[in-house]
Amino acid sequence: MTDSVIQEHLTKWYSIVIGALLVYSLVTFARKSLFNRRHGCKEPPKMEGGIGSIPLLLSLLKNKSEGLMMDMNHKMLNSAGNVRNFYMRVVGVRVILTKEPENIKAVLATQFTDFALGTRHAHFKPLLGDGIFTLDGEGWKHSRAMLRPQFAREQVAHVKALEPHLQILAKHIRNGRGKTIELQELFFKLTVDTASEFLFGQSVGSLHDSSVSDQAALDFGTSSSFAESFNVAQTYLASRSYSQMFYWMVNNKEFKDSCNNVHAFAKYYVNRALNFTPQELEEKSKEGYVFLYELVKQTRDATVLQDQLLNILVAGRDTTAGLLSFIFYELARNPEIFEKLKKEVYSAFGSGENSDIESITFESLKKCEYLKFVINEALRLYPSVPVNFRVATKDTTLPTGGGPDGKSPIYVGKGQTVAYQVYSTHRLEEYYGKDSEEFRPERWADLKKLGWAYVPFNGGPRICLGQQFALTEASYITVRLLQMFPNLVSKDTGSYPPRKSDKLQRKLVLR
Ligand code: HEM
Repeated sequence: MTDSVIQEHLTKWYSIVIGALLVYSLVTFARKSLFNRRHGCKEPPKMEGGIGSIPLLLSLLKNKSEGLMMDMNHKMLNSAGNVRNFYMRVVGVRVILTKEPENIKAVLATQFTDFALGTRHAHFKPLLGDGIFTLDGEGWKHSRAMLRPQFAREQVAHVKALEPHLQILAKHIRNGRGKTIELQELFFKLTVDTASEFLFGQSVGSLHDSSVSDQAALDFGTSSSFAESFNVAQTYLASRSYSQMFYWMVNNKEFKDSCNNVHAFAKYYVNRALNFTPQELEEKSKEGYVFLYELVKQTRDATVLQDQLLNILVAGRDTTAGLLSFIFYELARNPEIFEKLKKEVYSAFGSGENSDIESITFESLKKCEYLKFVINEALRLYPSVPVNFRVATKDTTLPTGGGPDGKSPIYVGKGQTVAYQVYSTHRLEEYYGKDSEEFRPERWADLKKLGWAYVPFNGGPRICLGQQFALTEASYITVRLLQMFPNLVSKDTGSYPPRKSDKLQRKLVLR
């Protein structure tokens, strides 16, 4: 080739693009090598997923649709003996998968500012706007400072508000006497009813239907239209999340209509609260704690109020319903655990006609040790958020898991994802013993110093704000159901461990 021909090719667009890519790759490689040397980083084992990891992704999706995804992920993380960290390349992008408590601690706490939520805001924005669950940085800090005081103990301690909802739930169960009852469905209705009342001051009353002949008296629209739209919108959010960078393609009319319905409901109650006089607000507050009424004392911005309330509804609803479902699933499979729990509940609060409902309080529930063990165990084996993600905001490291001995730090490049799988962390034999896959609440009597090996509510600055609210609700509902219904038989015909589905992004529920 003559000089002039070479020169002609060098000035063509494709040569410039190839040259730029080459320079970019070399600079990235050099930067990474330098960083690795400085921090002593070594690679963890690579998880082979076929070309671009596409075969692996396809099999994950298949398993997801069959409710087996978490168990398959868990098997993958267990396949190499003691290895607790892997990396894989998904369409060229490096993703690190970990179940190592030290690495989870780094991502969530000690290196908190090195990581962010990534694309969650874009995925969830059409329904949730800008709120605590979707924002990073200053926006999140501001949201957290504004909302945290509302979750103080006194606010979440009001178990009395749960009783009317429990009574309607009990009616459904009594109506189904002699038949098989799908408890999970009822728990989902219960938690949207209790959460909407706590947040907006009015329950959406989705448990009320003609079968219990107790129609909800809603100011706004019908109960079913809100609950249904909320469910539909959440399903779309999950699909947007799984579609990652192609999330914008999941944006059809049904999704938009559902978001509009949910927003119309929220707007109605937000505007109503904004129109109350200070005296009216004071009067209303005396009737019982309502999140919205307290929040309007801090901000008069209708959009902020709407977005934050919907963020909390999404964070708290499926998670608590999932927990209740797994508690009763395991109680039904384990009659001896059910009997032992009943004994504790009956001796503390009575049973049947002799139930002492007044004595069931935030404080007295905390004293029921075996109940606490049962709930801890359900959240251990079935954490409501079984796998979660963070994206690096700069070149950084995970403290351990690299190299042949798994002890060196791991490099995490800016923009790379760390997926932490609490589902597997909660089954580590080192912490939970050889029977870590079994549902055995008694283990909690002996477990010590779990640290970051037990994180159902996350940890660090973004730790769940609703933890006490959720534990109180799950405890109260469990106690009351045991008092009212002393018999529980599993009619589940599926295999064990149960199949699970991710309803919203990462929320685990029985399938
Ligand atoms: C069993 C029930 C629950 C579990 C297991 C649970 C678990 C979690 C987890 C793991 C996170 C962290 C998510 C992340 O950072 O990516 C979280 C965040 C959050 N949860 Fe919960 N949650 C439960 C119930 C609730 C309830 C009932 C509420 C409110 C009424 C609530 C409010 C929140 C809020 C506001 C956040 C965001 C905190 C922040 O980013 O600063 N959660 N929850």
